[in-house]
Amino acid sequence: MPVKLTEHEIEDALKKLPNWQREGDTLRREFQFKNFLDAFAFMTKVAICAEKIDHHPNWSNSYNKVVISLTTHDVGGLTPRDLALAEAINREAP
Ligand SMILES: C[C@H](O)[C@H](O)[C@H]1CNC2=NC(N)=NC(=O)C2=N1
Repeated sequence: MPVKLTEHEIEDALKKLPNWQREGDTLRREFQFKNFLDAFAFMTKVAICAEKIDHHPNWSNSYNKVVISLTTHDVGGLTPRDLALAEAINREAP
């Protein structure tokens, strides 16, 4: 079971994830694409990453927009797994 990050660890990690915003026990980032197909292609890549690291996003999609929220359900807070997924998502981002 992953261990929750401390406040200090979260603040430190966010310095390396400037596109992500802290919202309580979540990290949030919005993405905008040219059209729905590009948005969905990105979601497919993120889904494959999520399966590989066995950590999954909460997300919504509306046409060309994708909003991703990360948290660790098993412990009710942010853990290193959320940071790993945020980094993996950034690598897939346009
Ligand atoms: C059994 C399985 O590994 C766990 O339930 C994983 C799967 N993916 C997960 N994803 C997220 N975001 N939080 C979790 O706690 C979580 N748990």
